[in-house]
Amino acid sequence: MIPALTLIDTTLEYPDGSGSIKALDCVSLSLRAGRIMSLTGPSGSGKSSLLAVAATLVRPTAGRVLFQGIDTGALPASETAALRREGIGIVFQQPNLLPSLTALEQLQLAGHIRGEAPPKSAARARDLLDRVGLVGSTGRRPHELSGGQRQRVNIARALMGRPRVLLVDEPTAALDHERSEAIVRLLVQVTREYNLATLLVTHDTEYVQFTDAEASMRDGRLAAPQSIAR
Ligand SMILES: Nc1ncnc2c1ncn2[C@@H]1O[C@H](COP(=O)(O)OP(=O)(O)OP(=O)(O)O)[C@@H](O)[C@H]1O
Repeated sequence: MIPALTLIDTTLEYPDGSGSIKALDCVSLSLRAGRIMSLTGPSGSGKSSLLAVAATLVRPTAGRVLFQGIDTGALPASETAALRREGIGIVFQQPNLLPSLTALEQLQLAGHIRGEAPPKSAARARDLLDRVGLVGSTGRRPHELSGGQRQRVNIARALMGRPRVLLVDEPTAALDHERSEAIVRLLVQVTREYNLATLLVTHDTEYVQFTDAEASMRDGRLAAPQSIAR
């Protein structure tokens, strides 16, 4: 089976004074459908850079990013953007929800942007909010939700576009232990349910045990991912 997302020898350099800094140094990685991989590493090790390259938001200086076997670097920017919109869901650390919209409307807006007809997107939005455990909170605005609930809306919104790949950046950074564990368990659940290929960047190494494999970064280099026996 072709991996949903593959990075092959990707290097990302940023200018740094008269020289350059390698945020990613020859990183290779495969994400498979139905599996969640955690990515840990100290601050500045390159985790966000890896997410940005995997999301096709940033083109690597060298190396390739394949989405379902398609070399995204060989596509025009407009096609890469379409592929990203349709195939890749991104959950940022800060939910960035619109303050005046209810949980349901946040998702409907995401559906609208993708050109989905309102009745269809409302039904899907309700279903997703149900799946992430927010069935009684669809009419609440962000300030009426807890931090954990806002993060659930954030995850459900990323699923509106039916992505194959889900990239998640530090979703538990602002949450207590109980809510953090619940969010990681939810990510495992949606990975299985929607057959997603999920990459979870986290500082919280204690939640790595819930994922299928663990990769770690240091100085832009990725140690070979290890499967987690459970
Ligand atoms: N836009 C940029 N311009 C220049 N250097 C950058 C840029 N973004 C990241 N870097 C550098 O690239 C390296 C990797 O940074 P990156 O943000 O990917 O690490 P990180 O592991 O995500 O860190 P954190 O956990 O603190 O978010 C660091 O040395 C950082 O200073």
